[in-house]
Amino acid sequence: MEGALIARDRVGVQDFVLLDSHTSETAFLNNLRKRYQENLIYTYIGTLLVSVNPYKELDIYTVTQMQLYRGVNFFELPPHLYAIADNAYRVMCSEYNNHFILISGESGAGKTEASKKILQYYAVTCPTTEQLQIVRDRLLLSNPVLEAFGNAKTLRNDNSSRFGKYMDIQFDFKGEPVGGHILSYLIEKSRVVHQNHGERNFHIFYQLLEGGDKDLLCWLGLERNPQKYAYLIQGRCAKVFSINDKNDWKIVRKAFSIIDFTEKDIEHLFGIVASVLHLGNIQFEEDSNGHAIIRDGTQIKWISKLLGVHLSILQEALTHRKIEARSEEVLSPLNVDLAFYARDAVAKAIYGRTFTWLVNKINSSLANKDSTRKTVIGLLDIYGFEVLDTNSFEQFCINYCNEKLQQLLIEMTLKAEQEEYELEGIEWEPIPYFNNKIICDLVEQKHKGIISILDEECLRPGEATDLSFLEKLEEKVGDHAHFVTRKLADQKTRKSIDWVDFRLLHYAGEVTYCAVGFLEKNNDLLYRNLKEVLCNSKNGIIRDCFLLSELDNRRRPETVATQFKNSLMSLIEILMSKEPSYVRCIKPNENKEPGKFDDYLIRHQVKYLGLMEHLRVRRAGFAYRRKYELFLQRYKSLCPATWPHWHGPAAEGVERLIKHIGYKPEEYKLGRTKIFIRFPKTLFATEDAFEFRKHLLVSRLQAKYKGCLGKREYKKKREAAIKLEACWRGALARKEAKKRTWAVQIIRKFINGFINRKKPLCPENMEFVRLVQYNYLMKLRDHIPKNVLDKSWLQPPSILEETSEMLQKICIRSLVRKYCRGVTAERKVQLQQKVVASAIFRGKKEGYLQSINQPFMDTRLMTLNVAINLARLCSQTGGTWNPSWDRDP
Ligand SMILES: Nc1ncnc2c1ncn2[C@@H]1O[C@H](COP(=O)(O)OP(=O)(O)OP(=O)(O)O)[C@@H](O)[C@H]1O
Repeated sequence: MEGALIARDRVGVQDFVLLDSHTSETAFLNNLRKRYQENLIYTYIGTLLVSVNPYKELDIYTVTQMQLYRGVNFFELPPHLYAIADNAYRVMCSEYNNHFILISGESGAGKTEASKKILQYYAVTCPTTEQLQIVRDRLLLSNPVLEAFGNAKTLRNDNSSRFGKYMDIQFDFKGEPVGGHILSYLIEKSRVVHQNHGERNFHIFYQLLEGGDKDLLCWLGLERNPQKYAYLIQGRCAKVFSINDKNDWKIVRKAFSIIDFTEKDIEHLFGIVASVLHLGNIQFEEDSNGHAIIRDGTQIKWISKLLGVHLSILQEALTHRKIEARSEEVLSPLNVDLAFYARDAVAKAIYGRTFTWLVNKINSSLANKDSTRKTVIGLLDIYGFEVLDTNSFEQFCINYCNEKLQQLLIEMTLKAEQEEYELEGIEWEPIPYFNNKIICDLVEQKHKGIISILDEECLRPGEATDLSFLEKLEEKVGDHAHFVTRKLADQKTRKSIDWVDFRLLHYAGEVTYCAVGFLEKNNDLLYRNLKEVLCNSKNGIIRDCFLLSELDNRRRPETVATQFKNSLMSLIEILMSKEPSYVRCIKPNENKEPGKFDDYLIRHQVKYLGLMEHLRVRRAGFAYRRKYELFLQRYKSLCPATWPHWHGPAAEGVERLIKHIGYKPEEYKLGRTKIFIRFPKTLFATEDAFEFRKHLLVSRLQAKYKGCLGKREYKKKREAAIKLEACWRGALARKEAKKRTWAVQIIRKFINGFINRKKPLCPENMEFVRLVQYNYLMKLRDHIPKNVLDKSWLQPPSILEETSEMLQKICIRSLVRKYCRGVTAERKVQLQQKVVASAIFRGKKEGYLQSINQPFMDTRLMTLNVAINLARLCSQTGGTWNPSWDRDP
C-alpha cells in the first residue's frame, strides 16, 4: 500500500480504510471509479480485496507478475489477487493452519475468473515435483469439465456458473500442492428443461453437438444441429459469438483423459447427456381417455438404449404413476401435463445427479492417498446476491446463502479485529454494525423459520399449495421486522407486492419473491416408478446415482431447501475453522463493456456486498496499523534520532519518531508489536513529510552516488595506470636484462677470443678474430695511403700481418699505377731527363738532393741540354757542376 500512497491523487487510495470520509458511499465510489479508469481494478479494504471486472485483458496476470508477488509483504505492492493468494499461502506455510478465500459477487462480476487466476498462481509459484505435476494438471483441468457441465450462457454472463463451488487445495508440509477436493452447491437443474430468452442450456450439450465426431453422434442418435432439440432452443441463441463450443469440446475431452475417466465412464456420461436431449424431444398426446401417450417411439428407443433401461418399462413409467394404496401398488395413468412434468423431472434428476457424480469422480482423481497431515487453502466461488425481475425459489436460496456468508464475514472480521486488539493489549472499542443474524434466523430457524414452514407445507398431507404456504408464512412470521406480504404491508408498499409474493428485507436490500413454484421446487419429486427404472439402469453412472437402497427407504427424502441449509451449515463450519481472506467482485455495467463504470449499478453492489459495512467495521477503530519494524523502516528518515539507523528496540524507535513528528495522543495507540493510527490524515501527513524528506535524501544520495561513481572511476583508472606502468617497467627491465646478458655473453666471447687469438681459427676465437679482422679492415679503409710518396701503413694485429703486407703491396702497386697513369708524356720526358740528370749529378753536384724536387724549366732545359753536354764534357775533363733545380716529386 505504501508504494501508492504517493500516487493517491491520481489513482485514489489503494485501501479504502484510508478514505477520509469512510462512511460516504459517494467517496467510496469516487475512489473506485478513479482507480477503474486507470485500469486499477483492485482495491483493499484492510485485507479484503475489491475487484471490478475490467471486461478486457489486462497485462497483470503474467508469470512475471506472479513472481513479483511471490513471498512479498502484503502491503508492499499494489493490491492484487496474487497478493491475497500469496498471503494465504505464506501464512499457511509458516503457521501450518488452514485458509479459505471467499470470492463473491453477482453473476458476471468475475468470481470464476478470479478463482481460476488464484489456482493458476498456485500452480506456477508453489514448489512441486514431477510426480505432483499430474495433481496440478488435474486441479487446473477440473475447471473446464465443471464449467462444461455446470456453466451456461445467461443474459448477464456468457459463462455463468450455475452452481456454487468450494474447492480445497491440499498442501503438504513442504508447501507443495498434493491434492484437492471440491464441494458443489445447488446446481440450477431447472435450466436443463427451461431457459429464458437469450440464455442457453449447460455448455456441454452444445459442445457435444458441435465438437463430437460423426461416429459418436451417430452412436448417440444425435444430429449436429442444436435446433433439433427442444431443450436447447428455448432461449433462441444456440450459437453465441463469444463461445467456441468446438474448441471447448476438445479441452473437455483432453481433461477427461487427464482426470482419469475411463472410456466406459465417458461413454456412459455422453449417453446421459444425449438421453436428456432425447427426453426433451418426447411429445405426449392425449388418448381418448384423456391419458398421456407417446406416439413417436424414436426418442424413447434411444433413451432405452443409452440408459440401458427396458423400453416398455420406461414408456410406462413416463406415462403412469405408481400409487400405493394400503399395501397394494396401483398404476395410475398421467394426463399430458403430468407426463410432461414427469419427463422434465427425470431430465433434471439425471442431469443433477450426474453432475454430483462428476464432482465425486473429479474428487477421487484429486484425492491424495497418503495420510500425512495436510493444510488446505479453500476457494469459495459462490453466487452473489441476486435480485431479478421475478425472484423465485433459487434466488431465495442464493440470497439466504449470501446472508450466511455476510454474517460469517462480519463475525470473522470483528473477531479478527477484537483478537488483534487483545493481542496488542489495546482496549477493545465496541464497533456498531448491522448484525444480519436476525434475517438468517428468519430463514433458517427450526420450526419458526421460512424453510421449516416451507418443508411443513411440502410434507403435510392434504392439498398444500404455494398460496397456502404464503398464508402460513403470514401466520407464523408475519410480525417479523424483515418480512412483508401484500396483506401485511402498509398502503404505500402494498402496490409493489403481488398477492403471490413475499418480501424479505435482506441486509443488502429488499427482495420480493414470487411464491409460485416454491413447493414443487422444494419437493423436487421424482415419481417412484421412474426412480425404479433408473435404479435398474445398465448405465454405470445412472446406477451409481440412483441406488436401490433409496427405494427401500420409506422416509421422505430431505427437501431441497433443507438439503441446501444443511450443506450451508457444514460449509460455514468448514469456513469457521479456517483463516479467511475475501475477494468481493463487482460488475461495472450490464453490457459487458470495458471501461464503463455504471454508478447506479455499482452503488447497488457496494451495498449488497456489504462493503460499506465492512469498511465501517475496519475503520471503527484504527485506519492503519503496522508492525513497529515496518513503520520505522519506512519513516525513520523523519527523525534525526532514528536516521539512518536506530539501534534500540523498534517500539522505542517508533515512539521517538512520532514524538519528533508531533503525533497527538488521540491520533495513535501503541500496541505490543504494532502502531495503530486512528485517522488517515495523520498517516497522509506523515507520508507527505516523508515524500518531502525523500526528495532531499534522494538529491543527497544522488550526489553521494555520483561522488562514489567518480571515485570508483578514478580508482579504476589509477589502478589501471599503475598496472600499465608496472607492466611497462617490467618489459623495460626484461629488455635491459636481456641486453646485459647478451653483452656479458659478447664480452665473455670477446675475452675468450682474445685469450685464444693466437690459436688457429677455432670456435673459441672465431668471432673475436673476425671482429679484429673486420675492425682492422674498417680502420685500414680510413687510413689507406693517399699517394705513392706516403709510406705510412696501419700496424696490423699479428693474425693479419701477412694479409696486411699483401694489402700494402696491392695498395702501393695501385697507387703507383695510378700515378704512372697520371704522368703526361711531357712529364715523362722530363722525368726521364731527370733520371739521366740524376745519373749524372747524384753525388757529384752540391745541392743535388734539394734539386730533386725541382721541376725542370724550359729555359733550364736548354741549359740542361747544354749542361748535359757540359757535364759529359766535364766528366770527360773531371770538372764540377752545381745548377739549382726546380722541385719535382
Ligand atoms: N480479471 C478479469 N480480466 C478480464 N476479464 C474478466 C476478468 N474477470 C472477469 N472477466 C470477464 O467477465 C466474464 C465473467 O466473469 P466470470 O465468469 O468470472 O463471472 P462470475 O462472477 O463467475 O459469474 P457467474 O456468477 O455468473 O458465474 C468473463 O467471462 C470474462 O470475460
